[in-house]
Amino acid sequence: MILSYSLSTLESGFIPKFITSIPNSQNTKFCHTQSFDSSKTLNRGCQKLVSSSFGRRKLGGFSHKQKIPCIKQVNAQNWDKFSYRGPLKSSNFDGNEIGSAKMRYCEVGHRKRGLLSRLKSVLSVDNLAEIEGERGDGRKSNYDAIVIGSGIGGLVAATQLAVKGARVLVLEKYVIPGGSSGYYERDGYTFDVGSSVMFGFSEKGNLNLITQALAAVGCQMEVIPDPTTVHFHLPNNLSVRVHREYSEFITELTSKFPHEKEGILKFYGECWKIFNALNSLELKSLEEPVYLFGQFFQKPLECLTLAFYLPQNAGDIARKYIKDPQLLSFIDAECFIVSTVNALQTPMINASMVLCDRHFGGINYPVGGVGGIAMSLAKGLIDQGSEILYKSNVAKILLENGKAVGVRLSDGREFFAQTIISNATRWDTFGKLLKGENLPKEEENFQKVYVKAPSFLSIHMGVKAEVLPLDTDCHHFVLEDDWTRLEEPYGSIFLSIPTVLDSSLAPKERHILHIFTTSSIEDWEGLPQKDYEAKKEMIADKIISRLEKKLFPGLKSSIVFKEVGTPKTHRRYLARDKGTYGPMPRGTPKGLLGMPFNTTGIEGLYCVGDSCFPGQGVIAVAFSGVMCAHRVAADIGLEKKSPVLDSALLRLLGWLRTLA
Ligand SMILES: NC(=O)c1ccc[n+]([C@@H]2O[C@H](COP(=O)([O-])OP(=O)(O)OC[C@H]3O[C@@H](n4cnc5c(N)ncnc54)[C@H](O)[C@@H]3O)[C@@H](O)[C@H]2O)c1
Ligand SMILES: CC(C)=CCC/C(C)=C/C=C/C(C)=C/C=C/C(C)=C/C=C/C=C(C)/C=C/C=C(C)/C=C/C=C(\C)CCC=C(C)C
Repeated sequence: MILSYSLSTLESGFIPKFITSIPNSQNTKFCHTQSFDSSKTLNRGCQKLVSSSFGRRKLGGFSHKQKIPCIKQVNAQNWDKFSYRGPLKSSNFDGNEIGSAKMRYCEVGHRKRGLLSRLKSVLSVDNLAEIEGERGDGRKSNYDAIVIGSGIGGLVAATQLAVKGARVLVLEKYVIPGGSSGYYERDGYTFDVGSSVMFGFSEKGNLNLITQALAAVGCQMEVIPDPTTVHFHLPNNLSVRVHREYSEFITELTSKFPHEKEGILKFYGECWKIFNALNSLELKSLEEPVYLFGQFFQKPLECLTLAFYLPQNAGDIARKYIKDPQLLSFIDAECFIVSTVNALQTPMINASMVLCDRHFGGINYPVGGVGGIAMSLAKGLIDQGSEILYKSNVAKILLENGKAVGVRLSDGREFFAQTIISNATRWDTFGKLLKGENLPKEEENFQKVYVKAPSFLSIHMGVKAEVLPLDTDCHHFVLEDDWTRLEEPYGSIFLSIPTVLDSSLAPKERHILHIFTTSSIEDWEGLPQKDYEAKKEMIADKIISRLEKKLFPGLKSSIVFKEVGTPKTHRRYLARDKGTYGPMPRGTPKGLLGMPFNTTGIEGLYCVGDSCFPGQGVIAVAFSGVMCAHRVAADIGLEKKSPVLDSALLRLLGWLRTLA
């Protein structure tokens, strides 16, 4: 700690005064093996300097009253090297106290508040654990960031921050990480809680955010390429396979709609234009002006392309080129899968991202199941010296003078940090965790533009393998007779059979069928337990009968395991208000314009996950995590920041959102 003050001081030109004020040996500035008491002379020297150079501002989240950690073997020689303005290397320090893997983020630069974090990242894990600060009021404030929830959004934000040198605490209500990308095991089956369709999980380009998030913490997962993203079974017996190869998909679609070949090529071609622009950028926080203007400078055409499409929706663009109502309905179904709304309400940037990534990097399934992604990220987080606590239900975000400073759990424990990041939905964050506080204007606007999408009824089944034809695809979307039922509850059926790709997920000669369909919580509330159970059985039976009729004759008699979840189950296990799948536009949105980023109307509080830009989807929340970590890192001094440009950009973005 003292070291971090000293570093800041060194950079501020206070070196001689500070060094002489330290009652220590000439050669070794700090060689304490005991914690220092804040009342000691040494600390008073620090206080003086801190006050004189930065007023009473806290540095790195610690006030001047904190305990001094023991930092061994930082001697005069390597101490001097701290003032060296260049990358810190382990060779700048004496051997055994120094971590090595995190070096690349350790730049001694002009930012003062991040020095502690950068320093921590070059110290050994033991030392890191010893760095224990106290806030001015005596409460512990150990962390640079607390993340509420370990969905993919929260985990990506946490791990990205950790590798930048921040000390992060993730608090998860459930017993394992992942949220809707978690898993559970029953009777020898490993079930994905939610979707098994993984975008952004390839080796190619800049948009493989899942691969990149894992790699950042030294993890890599073996994946199995999925040859077909989805097999559509639609009204009028329209059957379309979305092949991994773009040309095969286009050949198949144009064979069904030969008169619309030109329109098809133009619509999907426009998607590629956007995808290529996205794929050319380095993806970081669009709320951070130094980065944003830098990207505009480096890739003006691509950024202008994205700015042009930002307020547009896929349905409008499809209608420019396509007239056939059935083909337009097909595009609706393509969009519905990823946004739970039709194409006219789906932002063009989001549509382009998924309609192209499936062919560019392809859909890849992680060996062992989707749950492995979150487990790996959680492990990576701990490897970086940060922490995750399970069974830790955050009941309240604590504010002090309007700033978020900590959280209180339902069991009464309290934790404090410089910044709080909520991976709960915005409805839960502002409606529950900040209950009683005035809803910030920004959130009011968000709730005007977006409503909670319905939840899901999900059926996890184990079936005898022989019921599936040998060439069965992994993912199916079924809407048999009537296009108008696309968005209705229980209208469309999603079906994933991950064992087609990874047979290790089920016992021998068994397959997993994960079936889900939209359903609202209102349908399930207020029922006596017996009626609730009976209703689950009845609705599940109808859905399974439809699949039996359309896809797999004999399905019912092949079932060996079945578990049905309702929106209440989603609410309970994922802590999502009404079990919602995520936000969806109340009316016709202006593309992505109205979607808030990560900062909130409350200082020190950030949101991450699907109620942030760019919305629902694992890859989307991963991007939101990357953006959030960048913005938070800038605010705590781990990344470049320009306060003047910051406030101008944040005001501009706030104003743009009011136009949505
Ligand atoms: N249903 C599906 O089919 C499915 C499947 C996989 C992924 N997804 C996608 O994942 C997205 C959501 O990802 P995400 O990262 O935004 O969130 P998430 O809902 O997946 O995870 C949020 C996590 O926060 C935890 N949490 C919430 N409130 C908490 C509290 N007060 N205290 C402690 N922990 C708390 C939850 O337990 C959960 O683990 C969805 O938009 C969806 O697109 C959906
Ligand atoms: C700021 C301003 C104003 C301006 C500027 C301009 C610019 C530069 C811009 C930029 C932008 C950007 C970068 C953007 C980005 C974006 C992104 C990345 C996006 C993404 C998205 C994604 C998505 C949406 C996804 C989704 C997905 C999903 C949801 C999925 C799902 C799935 C499922 C459900 C499954 C199905 C199944 C079956 C079929 C079975």
